[in-house]
Amino acid sequence: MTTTPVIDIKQISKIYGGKNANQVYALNNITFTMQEGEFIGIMGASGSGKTTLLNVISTLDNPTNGTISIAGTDITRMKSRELSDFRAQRLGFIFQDFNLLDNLTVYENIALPLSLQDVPADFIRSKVSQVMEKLNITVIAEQYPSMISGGQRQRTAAARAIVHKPALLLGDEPTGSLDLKNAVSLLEMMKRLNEEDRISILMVTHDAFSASYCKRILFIQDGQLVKELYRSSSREIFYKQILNVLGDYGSTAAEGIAIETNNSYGSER
Ligand SMILES: Nc1ncnc2c1ncn2[C@@H]1O[C@H](COP(=O)(O)OP(=O)(O)OP(=O)(O)O)[C@@H](O)[C@H]1O
Repeated sequence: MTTTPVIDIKQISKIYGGKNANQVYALNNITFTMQEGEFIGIMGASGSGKTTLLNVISTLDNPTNGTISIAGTDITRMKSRELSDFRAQRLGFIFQDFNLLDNLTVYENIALPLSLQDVPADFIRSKVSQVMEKLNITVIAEQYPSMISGGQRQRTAAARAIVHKPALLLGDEPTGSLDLKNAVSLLEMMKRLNEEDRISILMVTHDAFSASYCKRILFIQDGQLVKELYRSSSREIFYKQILNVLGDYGSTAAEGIAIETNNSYGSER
């Protein structure tokens, strides 16, 4: 029995600049599939196309050529109203800078994706309570984002991203604003969501330590997929393999990672 992939991308390109201007191939003929329950990292140097790839998958931007299906729906054929409904109902996002609404409490922030849909209040209460318990933030339910720590803010953002049970959770440098302790806690939580709840996760990261929590890494260079790496043993070994690939491709990401190696990121847990 074959199951529908969560992401099915065929030959997508994204070209910036008009016919006569200098054209930039931000994405150049990318094809890949992601199966349900995968945890994939996208890595590459600055300017390699990571954000562009995430933007076209998350329906925020259109590819110039090619098709993208998310959970069986071809999003390249959708109109903008359909796309915003699709985004709200089927996708969850965790950003580097949390993107919480300051004038809403933790509870209200998490409830937002369900409040925007036509969902009964009782259902919202029960779903928000469940997810707050899972992410260990029930005690801060009535606090505002300015009153809680960075780690708690990111857990609140993660709760908001999964409360509506999205088909796909997308992360854009989700650990980028966190210290090591909070980064580990978020990554462990994402691992649990992936392994226990089978949430499919795709995250962009420049950080080999964060990437080592994934099951597969796609490396992108000049808009093309140049390498993929599957995790086959411990996280520590996977971390070293990721560093080697980054070194091979002379990525600026590898320069950043060298600092992390000195900080013994790789030996954490
Ligand atoms: N709106 C735009 N107009 C023209 N060129 C763009 C635009 N957005 C991105 N680009 C170009 O497309 C390429 C890929 O950019 P992108 O932001 O996807 O890279 P990235 O890997 O996410 O980089 P970073 O890690 O620095 O965020 C770069 O050459 C960039 O300059």
